[in-house]
Amino acid sequence: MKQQLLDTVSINYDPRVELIGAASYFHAQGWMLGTAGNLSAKMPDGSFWITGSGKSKGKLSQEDFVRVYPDGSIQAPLEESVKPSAETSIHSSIYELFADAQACYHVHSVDANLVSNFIKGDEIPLPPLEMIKGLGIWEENPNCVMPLFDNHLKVPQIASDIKTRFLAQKPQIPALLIRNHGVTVWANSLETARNYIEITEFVFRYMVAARKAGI
Ligand SMILES: CSCCC(=O)C(=O)COP(=O)(O)O
Ligand SMILES: [Zn+2]
Repeated sequence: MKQQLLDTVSINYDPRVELIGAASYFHAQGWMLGTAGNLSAKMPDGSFWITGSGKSKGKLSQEDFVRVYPDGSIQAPLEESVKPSAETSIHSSIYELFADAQACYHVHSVDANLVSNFIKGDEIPLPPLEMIKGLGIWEENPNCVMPLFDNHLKVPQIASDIKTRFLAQKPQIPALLIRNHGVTVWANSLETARNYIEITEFVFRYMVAARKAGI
């Protein structure tokens, strides 16, 4: 009986309403303006729902999502013309790399773009703020870095760079930054992914303000 109930819940699970809420909130913060960014959430069968490409992220509806299956096949609920996000390969790579990931969120902010130019290398040292605990690093004065990747017109190249680097060494934190583009986070729940976006954006805002203040 209990198992039946669990099966029913899992069959009826649909993360799209929560994804719409998150996108609308990120849009209001100025992190998903226009068509920028993409959000996805994994389903019990290993497929994931992801925002359709080119959709206005401040006014999504359930028909603006596409379901992507592990074999690469896709299903758009109503409109055949809805295509999965152009950055789907990044989400697929994240789900392949991190078995526990249930959600992957990507947004564009002014601060993230500024911070991505603070350093020429492939990782950004993060300031030892209390907020870093929110990314799972429970250390005093944490010596934490965020992986930084070059942006490419061909998104599968970014996805391949992420896979190559993270297969060699897993990142300290569940977040990465693409230069002149934006941050991507992943988490074991949609709520946690939303928190990670808020925390990383707080850290970027702090870093921009600190540089301006000469700290
Ligand atoms: C103005 S957004 C440019 C493409 C991008 O970086 C993005 O995050 C949105 O692409 P999508 O295909 O997911 O709409
Ligand atoms: Zn993007």
